[in-house]
Amino acid sequence: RPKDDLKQPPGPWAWPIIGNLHLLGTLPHRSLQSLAKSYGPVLSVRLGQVPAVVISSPEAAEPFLKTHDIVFASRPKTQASEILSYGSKGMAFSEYGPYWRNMRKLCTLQLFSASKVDMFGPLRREELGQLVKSIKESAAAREAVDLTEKVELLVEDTMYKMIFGCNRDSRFDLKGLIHETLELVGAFNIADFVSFLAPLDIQGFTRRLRKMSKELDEILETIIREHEDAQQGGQNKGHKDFVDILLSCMDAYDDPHDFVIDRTNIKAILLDMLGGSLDTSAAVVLWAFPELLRNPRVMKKLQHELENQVGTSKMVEEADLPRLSYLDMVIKETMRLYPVAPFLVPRECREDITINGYYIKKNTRIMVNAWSIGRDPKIWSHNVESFYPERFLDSNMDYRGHNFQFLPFGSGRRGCPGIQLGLTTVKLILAQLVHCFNWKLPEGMSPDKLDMTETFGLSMPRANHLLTIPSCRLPIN
Ligand code: HEM
Repeated sequence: RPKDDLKQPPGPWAWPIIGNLHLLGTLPHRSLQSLAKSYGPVLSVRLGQVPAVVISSPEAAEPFLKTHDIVFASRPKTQASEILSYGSKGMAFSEYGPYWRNMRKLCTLQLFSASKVDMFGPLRREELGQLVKSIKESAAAREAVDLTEKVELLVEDTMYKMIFGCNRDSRFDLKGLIHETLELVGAFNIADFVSFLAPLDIQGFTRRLRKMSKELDEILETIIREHEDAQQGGQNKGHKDFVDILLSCMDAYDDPHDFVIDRTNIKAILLDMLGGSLDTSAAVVLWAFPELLRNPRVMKKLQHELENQVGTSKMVEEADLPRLSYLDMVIKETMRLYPVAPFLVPRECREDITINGYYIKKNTRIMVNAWSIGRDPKIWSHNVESFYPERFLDSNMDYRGHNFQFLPFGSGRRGCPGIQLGLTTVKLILAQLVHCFNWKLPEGMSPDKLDMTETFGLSMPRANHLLTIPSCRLPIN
């Protein structure tokens, strides 16, 4: 049969140039959830000239993420990844092939191994200690804390030290730049979908991407140069940060017939690390927190677990985390309702394939609507909108995407390699804040009126800052 006669997944009628782009709105995960209700869990849409399939159920996701994972293990080339990642020279946005495989192997071994995550434990502890100290001062003064600001800065400081080996540099606003980067990488950029409109830069994205890329490149160049100077000067910092590790890989992987890593690769990988670690971990804590304020029962139960398992005479440590099973359920429930990446990171189909009777063309973009799967009453029962961590009690659902109803870190070959680092960071921060302090909302604000709106990008942070008043719980210094 000619390919055009083969059955495509159902979807709305598409306009000639824009296709269905106009249907996405400002919160595409919600718009595409509504469309999937009419057309089904394997939905065809046309984004300008680019065919896309949106997956909205666990049964529909399994063949894409497991059975045929290798066919969908590529990423689409986009203007953002080309401009920001020096022509897709990092890992997160590069196409599937030997280059990505080598890069992923290198990063998994050198940056994400359990021993590397453990190596930076004392650093996380120190940074969190500083935060607790500053919140204690606010508690003594009975003043409200901007928790969004505090948690974002804490994550930035910790990751900054781990990646660059030094204190956050007041010369640069890296957090602001990464925030904007994720917004643009996640945005639907007309230039990616209607190629002849690209030169017009209607949304102004190309201009913003070039400006950001230049600023980020200058920062990374400065930091790498400072590391090279320190190495040449024979300075010994005690332990290696990510830049040192990657610079040493430059010599180790210098085989022209095999896999070479150069300065541009290092910069692109560092950007992946910053993009992967800053907004993601902070967003989970900042979605969990207001849910705890809105659900005092859950807050109390979590504090109770911490009292029982950790006691009141010491702070929570990373070694305590495996025993904190209710904390684990609270984090899972947060990630179900507020997946950090509502569409994961987009995939691209590498060859023509037929799945469950539907023909999917090579280069089709695949978007898994993890947000919609997390809010489907058929999967999670009628109380799907309630924050109810106990739903994970006695379930075998893990974080690695083996169960396709819960995909916080994606799944398969392209699943998140930073999962252990991300989870340790998120659990430690939330546990510490809840263990050390009681929290209430400022005068006149009631928990059920808390603003829970989201913004859309590659990650999905809260739209507004969270202000809360702490009071000390523990009799420790
Ligand atoms: C709570 C924290 C985090 C969450 C929720 C998260 C979530 C995700 C998701 C959903 C994906 C896409 C997976 C897919 O396509 O199947 C991803 C990919 C990725 N993440 Fe994370 N992530 C987190 C933390 C981190 C950290 C700390 C790093 C690095 C320091 C990181 C680095 C990456 C990279 C490099 C990729 C791309 C992998 C590839 O394309 O091969 N992530 N992450």
